[in-house]
Amino acid sequence: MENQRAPHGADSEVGRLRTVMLHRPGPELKRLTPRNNDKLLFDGIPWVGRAQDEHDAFAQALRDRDVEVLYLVELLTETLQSETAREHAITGAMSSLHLGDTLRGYLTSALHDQSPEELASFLTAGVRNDEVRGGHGLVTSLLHSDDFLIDPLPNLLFTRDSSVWVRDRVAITSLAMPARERETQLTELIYTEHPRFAGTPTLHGWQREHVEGGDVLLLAPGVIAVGVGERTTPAGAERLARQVFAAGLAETVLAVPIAQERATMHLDTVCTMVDVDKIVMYPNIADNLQAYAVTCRERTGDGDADLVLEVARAEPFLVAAAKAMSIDTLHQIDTGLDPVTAEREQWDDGNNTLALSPRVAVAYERNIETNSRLEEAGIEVVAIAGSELGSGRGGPRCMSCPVSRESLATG
Ligand SMILES: NC(=[NH2+])NCCC[C@H](N)C(=O)O
Repeated sequence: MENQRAPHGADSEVGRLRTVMLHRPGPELKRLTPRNNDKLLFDGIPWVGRAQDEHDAFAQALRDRDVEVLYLVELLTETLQSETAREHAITGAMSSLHLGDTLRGYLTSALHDQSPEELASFLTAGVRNDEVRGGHGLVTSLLHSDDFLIDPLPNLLFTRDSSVWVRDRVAITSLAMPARERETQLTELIYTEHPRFAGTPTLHGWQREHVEGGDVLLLAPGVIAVGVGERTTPAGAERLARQVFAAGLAETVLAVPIAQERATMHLDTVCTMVDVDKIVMYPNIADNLQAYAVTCRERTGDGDADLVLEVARAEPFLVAAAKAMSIDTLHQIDTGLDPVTAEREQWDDGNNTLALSPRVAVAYERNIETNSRLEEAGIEVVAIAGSELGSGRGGPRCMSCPVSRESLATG
């Protein structure tokens, strides 16, 4: 079995997808209320059962195309069989400064008594003040009954953001929004402690400058675009560039400024690759999208801080991308039809496609105009329902972390 597995890693967004990590929506979504949904980064209150059905259909569409589907919570539960992993997971969740020593002491020992399944569930769905049976004192008395002692993680659904593979390494990202910070403690635990990933070299880490996976686009082997906006900071983009250069994983990183607002929170909300030289893109910003090409001029030592970076002047994104990818043209396929339809379909993740191989991409069925544009351009669209899934503002690409894709690199 072990030997038949496709090697982990990815050098593009379109090489044939072999293995993907998803998160099936679970009890953490039941924590959303009209009072906390903004803070928890959801635009509505999803109907959980229907969201699960939609997600199961998404996973099935992938399996039907021979993609191995891994589930984050299953990997986490398996990881938590190990005592070291349990220790790390509990210490991480208990590091919150909201707890106080009385409650922290009680919760720490209560969590140690749980089975791996139960522990995984507390770590993802959280714990509310009125759910604890002990540790009562000043903190439990003064917090509201519905305050969370361990925050729920409804955005685990968007596995693209909490880790990203670059060739044979996995970058543990550093998420910018407080509601998502703890997610990467869990992905880090999986990648460092789960036997399946033993020995995988990692990049970055949750304590470092902010970088979210939704901003990282593997345009071609050796060429990575990094959106810089609401989530990934300029310093995060620089840190990632240094690391991929130091490890010889890329030659060019394109830093792409995007508006710091919810509609364009990640680069993958405005564009995704659907073929080796085709990108579906939001036309309302396409003309203004710029890129700074970053390369490594010199190494003065082995560490990523020892690199001297060269930053080119900003150029139109499509021009800079084609140059770095050594192709004549990166063809743009527009979202929507007219500016208003495009705006509606961009909001509903029309650009957020997940390529299964060159010219085959999963997309939300509701984005009718964008999907017909894709088809006209020769892209086969695997359409999935997303009425409930979409309430977290994420599409097929956000909801998937490719763990293994066939390489596009030649030689
Ligand atoms: N790669 C993406 N576009 N992810 C979408 C993440 C959506 C999530 N609710 C957030 O605000 O963080």
